[in-house]
Amino acid sequence: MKYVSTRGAAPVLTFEEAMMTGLARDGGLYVPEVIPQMTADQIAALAGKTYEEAAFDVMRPFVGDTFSDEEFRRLIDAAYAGFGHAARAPLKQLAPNHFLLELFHGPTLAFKDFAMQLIGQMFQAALTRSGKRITIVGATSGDTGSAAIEAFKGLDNVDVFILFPHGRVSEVQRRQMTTPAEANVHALAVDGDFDDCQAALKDMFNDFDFRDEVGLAGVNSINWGRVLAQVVYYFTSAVSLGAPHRKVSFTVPTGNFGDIFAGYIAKRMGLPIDRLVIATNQNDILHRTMETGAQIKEGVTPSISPSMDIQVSSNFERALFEAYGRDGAVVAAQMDELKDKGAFTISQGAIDFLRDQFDSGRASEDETLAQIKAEISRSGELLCPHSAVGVKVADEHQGATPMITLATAHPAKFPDAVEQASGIRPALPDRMADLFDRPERVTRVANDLDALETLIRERRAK
Ligand SMILES: Cc1ncc(COP(=O)(O)O)c(C=O)c1O
Ligand SMILES: N[C@@H](CCOP(=O)(O)O)C(=O)O
Repeated sequence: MKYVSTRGAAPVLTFEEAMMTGLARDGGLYVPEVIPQMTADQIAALAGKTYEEAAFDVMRPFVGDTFSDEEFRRLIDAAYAGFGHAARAPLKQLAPNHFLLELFHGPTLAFKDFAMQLIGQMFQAALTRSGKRITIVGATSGDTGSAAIEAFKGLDNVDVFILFPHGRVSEVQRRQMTTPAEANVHALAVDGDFDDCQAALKDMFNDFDFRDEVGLAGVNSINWGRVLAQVVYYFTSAVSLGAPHRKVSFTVPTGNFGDIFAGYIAKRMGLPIDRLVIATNQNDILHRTMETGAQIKEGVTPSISPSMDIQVSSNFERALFEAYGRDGAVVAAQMDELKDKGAFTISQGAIDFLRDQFDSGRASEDETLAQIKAEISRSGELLCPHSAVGVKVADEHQGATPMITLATAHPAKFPDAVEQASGIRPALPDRMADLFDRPERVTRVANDLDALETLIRERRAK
């Protein structure tokens, strides 16, 4: 299995190389050269398997010879052993034909744990073999950061630097990132928004001297391994509702487009998905793009679903690559336009392709609050604001096909918004009960590439 860049001008890599490389050297994102297929019989055979067994079957064709079957099974088992639910990703029913896929039973209470726990295992295996030391830099709007810290804290061949937008994550999210005591964890509060953090990260990857000097590695969804691990729960949830004999649809609260792109991959692999619905909050650039065919960047407005406060949606590039028939030069030109002018127009053929694959909708702040409240009466479920955005948009797209909405975070990560909406203040699990008593360790930094690179050079262990 080989991986190619969405901008068409970087070396073709193996799974292990793509995973350890992060951003391609031409600025693009790695994708599989060929998307493996699963037959209807192979999909049907997932029924009754554990999450771990299904994960092995779905992901195995993507990893090539990076891991033996035995090693890959062991890494998957270790990744999900710490989850707080036997099913890992349980389904609940909200309404007769509408289901909620709970993705928040991992150690940091958000869907990021599904991929990050596995990446942590895969990185450790690869680093043990190579004897290398790396510097992971991650950009977060709140959830990727704590998931990465949880997966890599305390490892002696890794430093983890997390850039988060100062004052724009929930207090629980911030404390999850600033309270770990391990010396290899560095939380950096950047004076800017998430887009600034992600742009700085990509600039670091494009600064080859810095990249090579510190052994830069990425665990954002820039990394193909992140997207791959998220493909699995589309299969397990669809099969539990009758796939491949019955089609299902998914609605996905979306920001950086990684999670819904995983759904697109599942569909391309052969899973009978009817509709994939993009759900955005008031930072609705993706919904506007789907409606108008032009992607026009505006400022980010802070919302009660802060993890989706994103305007430059990294993985949309992977979707564009598909929409343009895998023409890397066209994708590179459009991404340059976005960077230089803050906007680009998608060709008619490409937007037709995207509209064929994806529907979209948005939820305002008031609609999100109202959905949290209404859901308690309808099904008794307490939703986090991101999941509420998803459920609201899903209800608007409900057809005859069963709809699965991804519940991407635990409500206790956003207690203020949930309490404002419902009057209920969700409690953190017991193992995190002292989160507000733990001392914080964080460095405030300017949104300045030189300053960030200098700090990382100085702080990382040599
Ligand atoms: C809770 C939550 N929901 C939804 C999203 C959006 O996911 P994606 O960026 O993969 O579109 C994020 C951030 O990624 C998140 O943390
Ligand atoms: N919402 C994310 C933003 C980063 O997304 P990623 O999937 O590319 O890591 C977050 O919570 O940090």
